[in-house]
Amino acid sequence: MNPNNEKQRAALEAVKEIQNGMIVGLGTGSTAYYAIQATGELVKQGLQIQAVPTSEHTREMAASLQIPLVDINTIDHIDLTIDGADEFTPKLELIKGGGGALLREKIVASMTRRFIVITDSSKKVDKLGKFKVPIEVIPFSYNYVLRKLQKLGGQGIVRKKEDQPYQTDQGNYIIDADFGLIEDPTTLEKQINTIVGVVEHGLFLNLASRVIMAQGDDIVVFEK
Ligand SMILES: O=C[C@H](O)[C@H](O)[C@H](O)COP(=O)(O)O
Repeated sequence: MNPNNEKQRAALEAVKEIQNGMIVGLGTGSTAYYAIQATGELVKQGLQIQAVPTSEHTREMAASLQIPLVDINTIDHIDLTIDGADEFTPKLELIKGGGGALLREKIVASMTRRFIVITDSSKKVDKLGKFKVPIEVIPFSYNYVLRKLQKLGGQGIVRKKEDQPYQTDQGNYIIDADFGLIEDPTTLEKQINTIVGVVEHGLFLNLASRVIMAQGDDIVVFEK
């Protein structure tokens, strides 16, 4: 099956969990796109929610669909978030940030009671690491971070867009770091967190409540 069909099927399954009155986190990327679209349809049909976007791109899409938005600084939790991932394991470990939205995504996921990840079947792995770990860094000192990552065994490169460093919604850079297959994501996460100049990274551990993966005509659910 076409991966886009799988993305849409996973998204349609996930939006069934949205209920009236919820504060809903809206993810970013080509899979989250289908969930935002379906949420917009539900709102059109009368569903009452408030939404928190995880990127400027998602904010624009949600606004164009008349999904009511709420300022994240005026709420103390998010009921449900639906977002994609670049990789996931059956233990619900994720790599995110391929689209550069990892910082706001991780903040939203951290405030969320039920974080649902939606994917096509190409995203499932036994161990994380085939997809390079996106790391958001302060532009001032990216070379220092690159050297520190190298000491941890990670070969990093600054992500580029049209020959210039790609800039996140916060104006930061992204380093895509290749650690090979990651045997111990928890230790790696701690090590990356100690590097000064790292704002956030795309290892999402202990955040997802459920992964909904579409595989052909089937829906496969992974839960803790
Ligand atoms: O920064 C982007 C996000 O983490 C996306 O959720 C992730 O990259 C997956 O994107 P897609 O659904 O387009 O594969």
